[in-house]
Amino acid sequence: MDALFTVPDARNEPVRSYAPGSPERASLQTRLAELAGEQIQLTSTIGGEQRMAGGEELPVVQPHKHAHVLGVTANATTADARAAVQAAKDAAPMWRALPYSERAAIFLRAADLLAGPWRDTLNGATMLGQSKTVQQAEIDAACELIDFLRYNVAFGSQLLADQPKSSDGIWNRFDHRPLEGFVLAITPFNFTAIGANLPMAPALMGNTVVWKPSVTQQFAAHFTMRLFEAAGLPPGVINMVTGDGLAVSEVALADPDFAGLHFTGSTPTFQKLWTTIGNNISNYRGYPRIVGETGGKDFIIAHPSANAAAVSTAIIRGAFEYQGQKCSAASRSYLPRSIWNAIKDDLVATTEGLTYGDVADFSNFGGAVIDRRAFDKHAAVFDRVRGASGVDILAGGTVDDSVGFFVRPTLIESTDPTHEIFTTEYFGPIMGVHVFDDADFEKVVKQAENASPYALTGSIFADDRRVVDWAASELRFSAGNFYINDKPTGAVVGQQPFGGARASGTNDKAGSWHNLLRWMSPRTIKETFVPPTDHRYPHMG
Ligand SMILES: NC(=O)c1ccc[n+]([C@@H]2O[C@H](COP(=O)([O-])OP(=O)(O)OC[C@H]3O[C@@H](n4cnc5c(N)ncnc54)[C@H](O)[C@@H]3O)[C@@H](O)[C@H]2O)c1
Ligand SMILES: N[C@@H](CCC=O)C(=O)O
Repeated sequence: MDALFTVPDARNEPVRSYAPGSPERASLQTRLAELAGEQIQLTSTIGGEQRMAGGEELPVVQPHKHAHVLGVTANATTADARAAVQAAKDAAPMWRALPYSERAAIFLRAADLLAGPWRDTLNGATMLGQSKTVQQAEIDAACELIDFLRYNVAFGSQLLADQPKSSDGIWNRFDHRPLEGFVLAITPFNFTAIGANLPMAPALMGNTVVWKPSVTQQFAAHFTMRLFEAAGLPPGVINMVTGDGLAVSEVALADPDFAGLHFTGSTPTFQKLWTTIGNNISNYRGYPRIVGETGGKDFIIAHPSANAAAVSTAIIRGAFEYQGQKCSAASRSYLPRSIWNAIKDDLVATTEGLTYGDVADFSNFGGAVIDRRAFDKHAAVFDRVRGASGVDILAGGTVDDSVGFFVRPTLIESTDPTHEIFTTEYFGPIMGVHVFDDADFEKVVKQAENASPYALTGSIFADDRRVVDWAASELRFSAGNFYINDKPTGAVVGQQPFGGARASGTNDKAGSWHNLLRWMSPRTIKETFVPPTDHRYPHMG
């Protein structure tokens, strides 16, 4: 076909309520029972072929019911990793030759399949495998992923339309090439949408990919791969390898054709991978693109002019939804004494009343933390801070792993704003609270500005407009996503492009054109219609 196609306008997928008696609730409950009722093999997919990786077998369990094994996966060996890299290289000429409109059609089709017949499967797998409530699964595995698919297609199309100027007698063009080589996508446990977006964004722009999901997200990742196949993704374009990733990074980052890393996860892992890439730099054909979105220590700061009830609700939702396991989750709050006096009793009581349990019971507010490692880390935090001077556990502070990896939503107050509860990312339902005299607002904002190494998300609550203006300016580099009178979580694709700087990442804004740009390597073409035939210039006489 020969035409300049326009792609459909992107729109955000409406969030379904799953209210009692709704048809979507009944349908999801049926699928949840089916998914929980079978144990499946969580294979790698290399060159379109599903096969168990050759390394150690790993059970994938329900975090809120850890005796329940959903499936078994395995660590990829170096042989598996080499096969995945080779499959990506083999598929590259076919994939990059396919017009953008054809590649886009596959991902638009995936969006519509997910909005329709695949919705229950991805939502259900995310609930069971990652311990998300129905609300948290719906905004992630259905809506955010559908939005990534549709908005990336629209943004990619805008980028391709960008062409240079041409003066008389010549025609200048951009050939928006993919990178020369393959992209390695390494994804975290906490968002099914991020798991899918990281391989999909480079693939849309014509790259082929090796994708290494997190073991604890492998259940939903397995179905994501099936969704891409159902939408018509050719074999070898995205090659999913399972397990801890050690062999994958060892092989892929040493390969001369390694062209880019698309990573989301913790800061230490990203820094380790970046160091390996640096050490290998002279072995590569080109300079690999490195995109990484990493940790956070996200803040809520209130001014005495703030609406106290709004601050309290933002703390509950921002810190305790999905058990605090969003990179954007609020984990430190700075509250003037006047606001604190107004909200303290209710905030503590509400926190104590939040129900964490089996996510298949739709009445629960939350589930469990992701695994034993996270559970032990949180238990150790409580052991460390309990009884420390100037530190008070106001709510929660307890754990229970008898059935699932449960950590109670916790409020910890400290008089010392340099205490580890204000600087360290725990990635769980723990909120540090620092209460200050109303008159010290500016001093506290200046301290909070760089109290932690991260700069991902943060909120200011104030009704005084001069304060909003001052704080937004003072905190300009403390958060890549900054909120005024709202919680710092829940960024929506196309509306609040997401990412942070400092130790929080390269700030390439997932789901926006900024990110897609990193997976392109434009070639400039100049064509002269009537080339000169005499080398002499007029000044030569
Ligand atoms: N900024 C963002 O947009 C964003 C979004 C989601 C999560 N996060 C961050 O992610 C972290 C939580 O996710 P996590 O616990 O899955 O992170 P993690 O760093 O433990 O793991 C991330 C991925 O890296 C893999 N990995 C680890 N070491 C590896 C190695 N040597 N070689 C290859 N792969 C390796 C893991 O298996 C996993 O797939 C938090 O720090 C959170 O803030 C950030
Ligand atoms: N869209 C998400 C980003 C999550 C990162 O883990 C949010 O803003 O809550």
